[in-house]
Amino acid sequence: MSEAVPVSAREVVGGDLAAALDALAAPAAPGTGGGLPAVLVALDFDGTLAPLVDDPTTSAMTAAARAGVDALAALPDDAATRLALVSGRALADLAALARPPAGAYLVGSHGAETGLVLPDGEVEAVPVELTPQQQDVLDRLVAGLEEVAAGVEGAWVQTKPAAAVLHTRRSPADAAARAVERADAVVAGLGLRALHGKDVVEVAVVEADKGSALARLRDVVGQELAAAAGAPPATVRVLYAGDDTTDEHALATLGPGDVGIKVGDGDTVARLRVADADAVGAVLTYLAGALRNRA
Ligand SMILES: O=P(O)(O)OC[C@H]1O[C@H](O[C@H]2O[C@H](CO)[C@@H](O)[C@H](O)[C@H]2O)[C@H](O)[C@@H](O)[C@@H]1O
Repeated sequence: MSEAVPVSAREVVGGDLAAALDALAAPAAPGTGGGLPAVLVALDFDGTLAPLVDDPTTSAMTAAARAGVDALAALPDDAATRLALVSGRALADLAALARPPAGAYLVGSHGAETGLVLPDGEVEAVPVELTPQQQDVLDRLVAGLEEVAAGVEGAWVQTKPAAAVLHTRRSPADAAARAVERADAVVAGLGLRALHGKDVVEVAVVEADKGSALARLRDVVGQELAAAAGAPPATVRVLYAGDDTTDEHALATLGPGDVGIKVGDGDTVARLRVADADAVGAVLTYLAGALRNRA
């Protein structure tokens, strides 16, 4: 492995994980005719780069996660690597809290919003636009969830451009369970679909999930690098890391050349697992070292 990989990253990243990261960064196998495969590093934010906290307005990457993200962002162009943050957060919220590096793709609201961080740090965003009917459904959804939250200790409702979220992290367990049941009834009454995340019931009025978002992102990266190289679209290998049930949609799209990492406990389709945001940071730093040496 590269001399550029810091010792701490080597210590956290061992065995199967190191082998998977080395393979992700490796050139195409001899005789396959391909050039250097592109690598898309797509990362969830809350619970993956930023530890979960009671107040979502205070979320921040750990120092190790930030170092890993910055190491990837500093790779030279010929490392053919792109970084993306793929979050359930509203895009503006994600950009403000994650402070993503220039060149990063942003996916907000589980895919309903997309953006790109420009060299000056501004975000070029494709905002979500609701029809009058969708706005009406969203208004009724927010009202319904507010009514549920009003009767439950610690519960509150977060609104986003195309979704509303019932938060129960601060509620006693039995009250939270009743609130989730009542929220599900509100959602069913409106003909919508709930995503059940960590202490959240999240409901969008547009179709969006991280699996479809990641598939689109893979295509966009392939096209972008092909245009830059004046060559046919490159093969794009993906590393995806996430902690929540909503990340399983993205992990489920991965193929044999990709790397899926579950962060923390819980069922997953991912082959690999790390403990927390600091470990994710070590993975990213290790991977950046491997990618720096492929260019
Ligand atoms: O896709 P993500 O980046 O993981 O965003 C998913 C949701 O994250 C936020 O909620 C979660 O983090 C909060 C802060 O740590 C925590 O209080 C909450 O219990 C978690 O579910 C965010 O508030 C949601 O809007 C996102 O959809």
